Amino acid sequence: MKYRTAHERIIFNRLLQLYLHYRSAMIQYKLIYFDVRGLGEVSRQLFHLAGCEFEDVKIPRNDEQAWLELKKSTPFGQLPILKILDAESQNEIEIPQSSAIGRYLANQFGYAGKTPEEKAMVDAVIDQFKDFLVSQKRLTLAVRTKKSEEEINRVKEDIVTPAKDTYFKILKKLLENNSSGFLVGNDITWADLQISDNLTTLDGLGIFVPSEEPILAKFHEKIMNTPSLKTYFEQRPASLL
Ligand SMILES: N[C@@H](CCC(=O)N[C@@H](CS)C(=O)NCC(=O)O)C(=O)O
Repeated sequence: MKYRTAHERIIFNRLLQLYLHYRSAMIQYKLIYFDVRGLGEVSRQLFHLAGCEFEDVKIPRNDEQAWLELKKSTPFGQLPILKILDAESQNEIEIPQSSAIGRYLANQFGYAGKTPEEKAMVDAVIDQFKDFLVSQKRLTLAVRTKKSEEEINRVKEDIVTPAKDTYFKILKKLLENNSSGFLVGNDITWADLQISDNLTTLDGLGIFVPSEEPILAKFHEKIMNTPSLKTYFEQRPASLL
């Protein structure tokens, strides 16, 4: 777009901002997940980080009937899902899969990385987290189904500890090579939110011991002290997973 005068450019940009503001006010978001942090938490944090209103629908984990009823109408049969309603056109779309939702919101709000290369690295960190999650799930299942302490320790030693060592090594290398204190680039991204949230979970499960991992502990502390998220973190209900 070419402008004849600086004035024209200013007016155009003001009108564009006004239009974008109007459009975003017309969009209503509803995030549906269970009443735990789990795979819905990063999306919740992205809304808070961006200061964007959303409806945070939490299905009680122990209300199996409510979930089975809802399950039938979900796009892929699982949660989380994000509903996006354009109040003007009444057009509604539903996005399934936690990473697709997180990536969409991060792109919408500017937390996906600044360049295509940063975005690719942010995605790589998310993929690495997902790889680790496969091992972590074996442990959370053992904890949730109240397996014996012996069985839980066996899962930790045989599956989670080797996976954790690789995962933590990768994360520490990224942090050591980036003076910003973030995992990628010089601003917070949804990869920082995802990893920090996972460290909270691993702390609760006794897998991440902050005093033994100073680099990760410093990173976790930094994200937990993000000004626009601090109040949210302080007020949200406690949940192990
Ligand atoms: N790959 C999916 C996994 C979703 C998933 O496992 N959701 C679980 C809760 S964490 C669920 O809906 N469980 C209930 C069910 O499968 O009926 C994602 O990342 O969103």
